[in-house]
Amino acid sequence: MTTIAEAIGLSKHYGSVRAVDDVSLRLEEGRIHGLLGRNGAGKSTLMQLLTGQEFPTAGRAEVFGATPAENASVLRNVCFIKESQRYPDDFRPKHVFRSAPWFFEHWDADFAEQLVDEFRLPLNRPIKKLSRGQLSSVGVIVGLASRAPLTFFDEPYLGLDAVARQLFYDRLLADYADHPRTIVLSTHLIDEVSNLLEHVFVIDQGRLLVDESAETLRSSATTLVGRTSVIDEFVAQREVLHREGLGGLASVTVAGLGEAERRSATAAGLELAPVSLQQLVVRITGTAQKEFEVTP
Ligand SMILES: Nc1ncnc2c1ncn2[C@@H]1O[C@H](COP(=O)(O)OP(=O)(O)OP(=O)(O)O)[C@@H](O)[C@H]1O
Repeated sequence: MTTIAEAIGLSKHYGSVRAVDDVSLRLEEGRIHGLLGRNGAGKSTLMQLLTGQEFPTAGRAEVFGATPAENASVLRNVCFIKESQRYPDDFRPKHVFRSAPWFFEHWDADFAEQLVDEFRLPLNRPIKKLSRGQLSSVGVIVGLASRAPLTFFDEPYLGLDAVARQLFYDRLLADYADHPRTIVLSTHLIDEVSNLLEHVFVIDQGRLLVDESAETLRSSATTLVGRTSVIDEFVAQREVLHREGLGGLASVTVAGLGEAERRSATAAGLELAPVSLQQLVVRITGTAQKEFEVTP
């Protein structure tokens, strides 16, 4: 694995707010990373630090082996798509796409044209007149067609309808397969993107809580469904993460379950269901919140 970018003890404080608090992580080449967390967790700030748009309070960011801030040779290989992207007042989408090759040496104009058709984006309409979803699709198209070796998507879907979001996920996955690159995707729609993600970071109150392959994270918990008495017996010695009862039936989520235990659960008549990434993230950040509340 080649590390493309790295946060080393990275912190960004705004007054008393620790937006990013001593975060160390690595972005590996040719991977799709998910950056997940609640509102205000510090995701955007972390991406701004890694793309040189903010200076750290402490620690450092290293991208392609150098400090990203004011470093043209690094930033030429980085594309950062954010929901609140601003464009010059008189710009229309066609101006954005015409100027893109100046910033991105791998820009694929044919791919951009195909995406404009698929997203039904009016090329000649002033940017100021675009709907929220159309504005988001401008960013998504730039992010995809730039084929930057390191691409950040910071909640790029605001206003995009379900069809357009699916189109984004499909094109991202297909183009990534043909042109592998390093991608960081920050989103609240965790279940929608969960199949895209290969590595997951969960951040909460500026701290990095999870740095794990998506597969490991998914297999870290299992939901068991069955008769309450059978469930109770099976989970007696286990850590129960979540429990719901329904008449004589119960559904419990337990941490980790080996192959042999899975077989014995099935033999006991229990049904096994995978836990969604979204459920796990909700649980992880919920637990962190409780720990935070009891810490003096
Ligand atoms: N320029 C700033 N001045 C003061 N506080 C800031 C500034 N930028 C961010 N913050 C604060 O830092 C924290 C992290 O913000 P950030 O935008 O990184 O969160 P986020 O995880 O991207 O949130 P969301 O999912 O809601 O977009 C928040 O508490 C936010 O209010």
